[in-house]
Amino acid sequence: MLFSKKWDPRGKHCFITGGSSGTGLALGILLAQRGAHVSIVARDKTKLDGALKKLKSARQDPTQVFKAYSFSVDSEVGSAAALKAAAEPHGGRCPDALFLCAGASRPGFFIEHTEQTLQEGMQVAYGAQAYTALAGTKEMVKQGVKGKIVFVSSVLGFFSFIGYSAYSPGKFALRGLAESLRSELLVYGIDVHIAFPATIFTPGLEEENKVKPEITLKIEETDAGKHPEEIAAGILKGVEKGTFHITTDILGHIFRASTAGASPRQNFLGDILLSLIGYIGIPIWRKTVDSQVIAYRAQHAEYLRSKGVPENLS
Ligand SMILES: NC(=O)C1=CN([C@@H]2O[C@H](COP(=O)(O)OP(=O)(O)OC[C@H]3O[C@@H](n4cnc5c(N)ncnc54)[C@H](OP(=O)(O)O)[C@@H]3O)[C@@H](O)[C@H]2O)C=CC1
Ligand SMILES: CCCCCCCCCCCCCCCC(=O)[C@@H](N)CO
Repeated sequence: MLFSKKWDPRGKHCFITGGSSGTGLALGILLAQRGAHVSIVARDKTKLDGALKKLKSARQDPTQVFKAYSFSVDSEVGSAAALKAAAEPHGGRCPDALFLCAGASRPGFFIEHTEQTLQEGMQVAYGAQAYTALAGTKEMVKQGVKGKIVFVSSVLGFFSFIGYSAYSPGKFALRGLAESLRSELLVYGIDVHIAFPATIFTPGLEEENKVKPEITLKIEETDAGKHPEEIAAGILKGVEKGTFHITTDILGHIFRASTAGASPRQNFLGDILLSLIGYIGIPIWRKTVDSQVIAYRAQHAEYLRSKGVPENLS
């Protein structure tokens, strides 16, 4: 490990779902600056066009290929079609690295969810990355490409709290998938990584904040947040070094070390220190949050009355 060579994106084909906005776009620009060929995938064509211009202005070398594709990746069929389209300008060869950034969060209270909105939450948090990993792995194995698969979970894939019942389960599920694949894809020499960022200032965050319960926003106040460029740099650094659980801020580092389970650790002594901080700090934090939630009961009762809930629950 000590002398192993770092992964270098130069000349590699990087395929980024959710590459038209936020973290995915920042990763695309960074990879373009690092000399990679970049294919971005998302649904909205206008946003894709704008993003493609940004990739092109980050060009380092005239041979770099930048492309944008409109597909929904929340099915295996959609993901396979996106991968096939992206492979075409590269002689049909599947991408070397899949950065799975597609995802979204619609926070809200559990009793206001329906079976359908819970399924949609799973689909966008888990399905939109799992099915691309599935289609991508099949293609890599078929073609004998020893590629990389990078999932983007969230610190909410390590822990959760009020408001995230439709989102956290999918982000936890990604952790389970990544852990299973890290082991299984060793058979093919395919590397698996998963990132757990905390708050990122992106268009997606602005959207979710429009429907985020006040109490959820209040609990999140302790997290200062980061810009997508910083998160993208953290993710790429982790991928270059071969890190499995990539965390990009102190909150992530603490929860990573505290919940490592069977996943590979990074820095033996550093992780012991981080676990110790978590062992003491996390229960204190949780008690504070529990008190906040209990203190919020009266306001919540008022909120429910104003909405005609629980009488009018669908
Ligand atoms: N922002 C935050 O605070 C945090 C975000 N995350 C995670 O990071 C990832 C990126 O989020 P963020 O940086 O905020 O980016 P944005 O929310 O700004 O962008 C999301 C991107 O995903 C695309 N996308 C969503 N659904 C699909 C789909 N079904 N098929 C194809 N593309 C899709 C969107 O394009 P379009 O809608 O046009 O398809 C867009 O390009 C997400 O997985 C998110 O859950 C994790 C922690 C914190
Ligand atoms: C010693 C232990 C201290 C613990 C402090 C905990 C602070 C809580 C901050 C909550 C951050 C939530 C980020 C959500 C990111 C996300 O995924 C959403 N934006 C959805 O996209």
